[in-house]
Amino acid sequence: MSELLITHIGTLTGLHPTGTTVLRGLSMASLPQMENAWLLCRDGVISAYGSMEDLPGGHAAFPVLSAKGGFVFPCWCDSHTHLVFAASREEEFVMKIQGKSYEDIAAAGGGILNSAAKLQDTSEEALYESASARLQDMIRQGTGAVEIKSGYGLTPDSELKMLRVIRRIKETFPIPVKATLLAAHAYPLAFRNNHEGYIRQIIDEILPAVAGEGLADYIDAFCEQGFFSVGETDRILSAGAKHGLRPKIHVNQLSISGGVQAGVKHKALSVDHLELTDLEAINSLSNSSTIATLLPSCSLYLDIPYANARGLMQADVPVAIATDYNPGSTPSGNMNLVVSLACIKLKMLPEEAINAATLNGAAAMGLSEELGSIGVGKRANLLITRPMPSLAYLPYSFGQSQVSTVIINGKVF
Ligand SMILES: N=CN[C@@H](CCC(=O)O)C(=O)O
Ligand SMILES: [Zn+2]
Repeated sequence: MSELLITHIGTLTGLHPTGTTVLRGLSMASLPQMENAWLLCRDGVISAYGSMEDLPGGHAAFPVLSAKGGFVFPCWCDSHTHLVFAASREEEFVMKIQGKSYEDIAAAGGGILNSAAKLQDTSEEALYESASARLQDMIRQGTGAVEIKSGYGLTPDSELKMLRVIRRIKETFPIPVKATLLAAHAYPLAFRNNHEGYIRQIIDEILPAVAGEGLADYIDAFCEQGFFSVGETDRILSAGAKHGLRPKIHVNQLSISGGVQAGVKHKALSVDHLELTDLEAINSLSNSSTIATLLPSCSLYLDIPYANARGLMQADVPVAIATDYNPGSTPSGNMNLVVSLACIKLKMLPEEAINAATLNGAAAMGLSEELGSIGVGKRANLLITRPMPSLAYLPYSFGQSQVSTVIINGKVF
């Protein structure tokens, strides 16, 4: 039996009532806390917690870690990343500084196709090594569950290669990992003038092979002008459903398309980006169980609009936030920065941003029964901060990490 008793917790945060698996709209402002607390981890889960004034007798028998007055949060749940990639793209960073837009760079053969060309020639081993290093960094920054997409393969072999790397990450890392098939990320050069051919390849070859090996949990498409139309996205999501894959899709990043409504029609677990948040999209989400996943560090890096988080929350939509870690639009996997940006740029309250990054992030990966809040029986993936004067200090101190210790499955990571 493995045990760890965390004592002297200044504030234990995220004590949502048992059975709370997602927070909608304005209820996201509620983040129940307990001052001056202890918490016991046993065999990887939270087995008890309480006030330091009532620390049970016999506690000296457990290995003890003092939180030294810091806050304890459930780990960040990062529900949207592309962290398997072959090479960085800082040359595009410089092009952006010189005035080129994301679309200009993509049209010039950069962007996703650039990453796909590099990934073709990179071995599974090398991809695993570089993605592992990124994920190690993310966990040290407080991330305790992650979703990872394919989408830099764009051929049957390379999409499968990426998903096998993600499977190996699932098998070797101690945190929950979800895999998403994003073959519909861009039209590969070979199909530049034959979109129908690539859609058929996704539906007839890639999807059955991926499903046959059980390599994906979800299906995604980049529903965007110049990428996949709403009609094409609709076909891909229908085909995914035949293989039991629920959608999590990229929509309304660069243009308004009606893709959110298509996602809702297909009962998407989440629709992600929404930098352009139109009223029709908000209305369709407010009557659905689909989560709106917002990616403010993508807006920061590309210098594009920020999603209308307040409008979504006022319409009772559940909002999650995630990094979108990828080499082109968001070369950062730091959820602490995302939480700060959610406050600074999405105008979310600290409580709303933290719920969006924990319980609702877990929900956007189908993991909120085991992660995203503090409760007996939940997985003991926790982060401990330095002593902070208040909860708001965490997002306020942007660009600096307050995370002092990360606990994964009840053990110090
Ligand atoms: N928008 C589409 N996909 C990624 C960017 C991919 C890339 O530029 O490599 C995103 O979520 O931002
Ligand atoms: Zn993305």
